[in-house]
Amino acid sequence: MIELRELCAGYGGREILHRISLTFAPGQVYGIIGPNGCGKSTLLRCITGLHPLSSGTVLLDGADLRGLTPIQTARRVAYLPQSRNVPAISAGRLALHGRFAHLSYPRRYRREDGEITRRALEWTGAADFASRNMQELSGGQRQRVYLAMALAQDTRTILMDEPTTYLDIGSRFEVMGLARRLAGMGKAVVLVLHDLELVLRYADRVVVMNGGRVKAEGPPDEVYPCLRNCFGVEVCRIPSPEGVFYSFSPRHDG
Ligand SMILES: Nc1ncnc2c1ncn2[C@@H]1O[C@H](COP(=O)(O)OP(=O)(O)OP(=O)(O)O)[C@@H](O)[C@H]1O
Repeated sequence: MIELRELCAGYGGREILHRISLTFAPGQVYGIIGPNGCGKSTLLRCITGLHPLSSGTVLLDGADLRGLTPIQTARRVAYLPQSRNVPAISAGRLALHGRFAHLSYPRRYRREDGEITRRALEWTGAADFASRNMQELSGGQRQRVYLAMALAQDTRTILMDEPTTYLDIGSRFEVMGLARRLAGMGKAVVLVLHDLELVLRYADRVVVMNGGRVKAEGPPDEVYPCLRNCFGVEVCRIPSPEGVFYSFSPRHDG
């Protein structure tokens, strides 16, 4: 569970995030959307303690982020950043790194860390290529390994910054399906995404940001009207027997 209260942050004295108050509750998938540069990645970095707040509060499972060490933070929240260097190690070894926050001195991996990681790799469908080098894997395969690493970290909240970028449509659906299953396990899953159709289809709740502020927060059905102004596009809601779909087109008055 994550609670943000009046969070403000910026760069070099320029405020980028303005009084953000949000809750990310267990068992839910949250999609954070908003135009380029509106502050989505900065927000995730603030939540994980990688970027300082200028004011406000972040509570991770009830504990104030300011009083937590990086290891204590990593036991509460897993974070998959937007750009990742692909290390020249095996997929299994990378996923094992998710256990790092749970090691006590002298920080050697124990049998149970291997076991937890193995289960995480199986769960994300990455076990078959666990022995292969990360640099040899496709984007979709790598994403499964990163998800396994996040799962092995065994946190109540998982934050992912654009996890579907560069993935083909089938792999996108698979990653979103995995996010839904993580929520089904009782985790809070927070995704920053540019693919609005995917967000509206898979997220339980959508956070719409613009200019460093939260413009709307709620179920897709409630927030979709505000996307017109936020992104300058027409939004069409299409009910069907398979569920509700949304399609986007250029503004009629544009
Ligand atoms: N290291 C930095 N130093 C100064 N300004 C920065 C830095 N990183 C980001 N910014 C600025 O902060 C604002 C928010 O950036 P951020 O990356 O959080 O936005 P975003 O919504 O994630 O964007 P995108 O959708 O393009 O990934 C932008 O104006 C950006 O130029």
